Amino acid sequence: MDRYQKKMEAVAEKLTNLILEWLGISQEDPKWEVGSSPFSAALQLNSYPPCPNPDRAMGLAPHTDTSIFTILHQNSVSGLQIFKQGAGWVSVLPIAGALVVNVGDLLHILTNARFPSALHRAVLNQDGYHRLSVAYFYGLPSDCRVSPWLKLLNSVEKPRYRSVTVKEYVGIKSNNFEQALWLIRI
Ligand SMILES: O=C(O)CCC(=O)C(=O)O
Ligand SMILES: [Fe+2]
Repeated sequence: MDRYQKKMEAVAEKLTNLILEWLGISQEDPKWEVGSSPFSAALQLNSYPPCPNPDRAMGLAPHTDTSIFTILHQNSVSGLQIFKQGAGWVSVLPIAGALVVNVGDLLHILTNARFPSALHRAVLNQDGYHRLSVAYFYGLPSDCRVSPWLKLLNSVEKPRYRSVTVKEYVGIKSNNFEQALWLIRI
């Protein structure tokens, strides 16, 4: 597991650098908070056995992750769906050797909603296949404070979210599940 975690850590760092580059934020920038504070990561194994009545049960209810982003490794059984405006629930079919990256709420806040967090869920299947997924949540420690990156803001683009600690945000989300981002809007 340690080796797996180390590998995922390297992928997450690379991905973070690509996102920062794309946004025009240099890693040397002193306001670059994700890189300067130690990240915090967690692994979760999800197991969805075949279900006799998949229409009457849900594998994982719709949610967004409270991470910067989540790297998901799924076996060959489908079940993950993301909500796409205008299209509804869309299946993310497994591709051998490919990882899925879901943007989480922290990246949503840090990028002032340029990277909106992905609403997703896992549905069950009746085909007798067992679905497994491993989620690597790349996040920040609970005492870390997040707010939209200053580099992205200017006289036109104002911060959409107030500054919160991860702990505070988790608290808001646990009481107001779907509206946490809306509740910290400025
Ligand atoms: O099993 C999946 O595909 C989704 C897992 C997930 O969304 C999660 O662990 O947060
Ligand atoms: Fe998730």
